[in-house]
Amino acid sequence: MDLIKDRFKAKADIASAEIKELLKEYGTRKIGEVTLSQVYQGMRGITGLVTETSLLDAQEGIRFRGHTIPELKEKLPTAQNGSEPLPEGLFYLMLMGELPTDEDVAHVTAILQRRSHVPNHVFDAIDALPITTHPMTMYVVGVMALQTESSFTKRYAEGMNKKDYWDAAFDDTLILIARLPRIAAYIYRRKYKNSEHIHPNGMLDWAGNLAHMMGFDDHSFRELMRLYMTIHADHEGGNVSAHTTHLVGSALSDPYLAYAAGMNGLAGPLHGLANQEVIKWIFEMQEELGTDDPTTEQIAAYVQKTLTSGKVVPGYGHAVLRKTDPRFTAQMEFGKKHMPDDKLVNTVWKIYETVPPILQSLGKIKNPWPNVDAHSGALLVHYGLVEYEFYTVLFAVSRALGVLASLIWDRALGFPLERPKSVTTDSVKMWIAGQDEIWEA
Ligand SMILES: CC(=O)SCCNC(=O)CCNC(=O)[C@H](O)C(C)(C)COP(=O)(O)OP(=O)(O)OC[C@H]1O[C@@H](n2cnc3c(N)ncnc32)[C@H](O)[C@@H]1OP(=O)(O)O
Ligand SMILES: O=C([O-])CC(=O)C(=O)O
Repeated sequence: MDLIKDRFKAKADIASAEIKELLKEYGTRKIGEVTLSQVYQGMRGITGLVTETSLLDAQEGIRFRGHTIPELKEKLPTAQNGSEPLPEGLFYLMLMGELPTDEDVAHVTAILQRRSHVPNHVFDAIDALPITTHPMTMYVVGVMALQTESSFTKRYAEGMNKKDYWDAAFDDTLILIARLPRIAAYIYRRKYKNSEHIHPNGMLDWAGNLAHMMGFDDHSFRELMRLYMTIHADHEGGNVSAHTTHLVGSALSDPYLAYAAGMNGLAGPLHGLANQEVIKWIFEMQEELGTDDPTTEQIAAYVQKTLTSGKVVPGYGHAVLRKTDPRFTAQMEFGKKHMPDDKLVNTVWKIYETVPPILQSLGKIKNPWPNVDAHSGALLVHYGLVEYEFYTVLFAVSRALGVLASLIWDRALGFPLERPKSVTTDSVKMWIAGQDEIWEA
């Protein structure tokens, strides 16, 4: 671990000095204007955060340290007999800013293996919840129970120097990421498999082990988990889960507290929970139509019905993206390779043909194209993972890689408490009337 930590520290020192210079020279340069509408409409289009791990292009989709998803599929190391990228490699890339070698990835896998033991009180906390509890609630409770292990919190209480915040955040992050697959798999087996738990396999990679502990030892399911954990990991800094983790971390809440907060945001249906909503919506459509192979005409009618009842079409639209999500495309490619004749997967593709023109015709939706959540559930169902309430937990395990790599950078770069200004509508009225001093307070 010291090897990767030392390398990180050297990079962070350089980045820190660069930012200081940058701000000295250009700190007063304006980067945009904010309209009143933006303030009322979820701050869309306002640049207000620095997140080093990835950057979203509205047309091209996500780039992790400059690399697109198709590039990652070519450049990141894979498992020995596999072809999908290993998420440990993406974590290394996001953290260090450079592509890992096979050796670097093996090193990260070994670090995570060594730290993967979950203390019993975490399982006890999960077991104390009724079995009907949503898996995301169980997951966040598990993460919160694990917070007892935070070295950031312990060291802060002992008077840790500011200069060491990054070091404690680094230690917490590696332990947390190492243990999340076990917590997720425990929840899955508790809720859906009669608490028949499966021990980790010390020979497997991080995502392969998650698949194994959940009870899926099929080679191509492990490959799916590697791809899934890679593509869901990060989506720059403004999305609800990343922003929340960053915000809560800015109060020097430790990585456990900050990540748990972020995952409560991921559990919302307009964000990560959309993956469960998509498959639920398709199952309900199949039931109503009495077929598991609906025509595009039948799908179009069902979409209209969804819109007429004042609901969103889950898996479609995006706050920033304006084209088909490359994470959707990566999953479509996986489907074409591994299950081209699967009826549900084919239905997802038919929905892709049908929905965008309908949403476009409404005239108000800025992006009629599918996002990542439109596809993921159908691939999981193919392998027998039909319990869709669990899907967002998988998303959460993956998202830890991005939001926690970012949190280490936040502490290494000494980012301050986040605290934007808010206003009341009365104060807006006063500002319109020309009495705007109140905003300069
Ligand atoms: C991992 C992720 O988080 S990806 C996103 C996952 N979420 C979903 O798939 C849920 C469905 N999609 C949506 O609700 C939205 O597209 C969001 C939340 C993702 C983005 O929201 P916004 O940035 O506000 O989108 P946009 O500016 O295009 O919205 C304009 C209008 O179109 C509506 N709209 C947007 N997407 C959809 C949709 N899929 N179905 C129906 N209506 C939609 C909005 O609700 C809004 O309606 P309103 O003016 O009556 O309030
Ligand atoms: O970027 C967003 O707002 C939502 C999203 O797709 C993600 O977080 O993966």
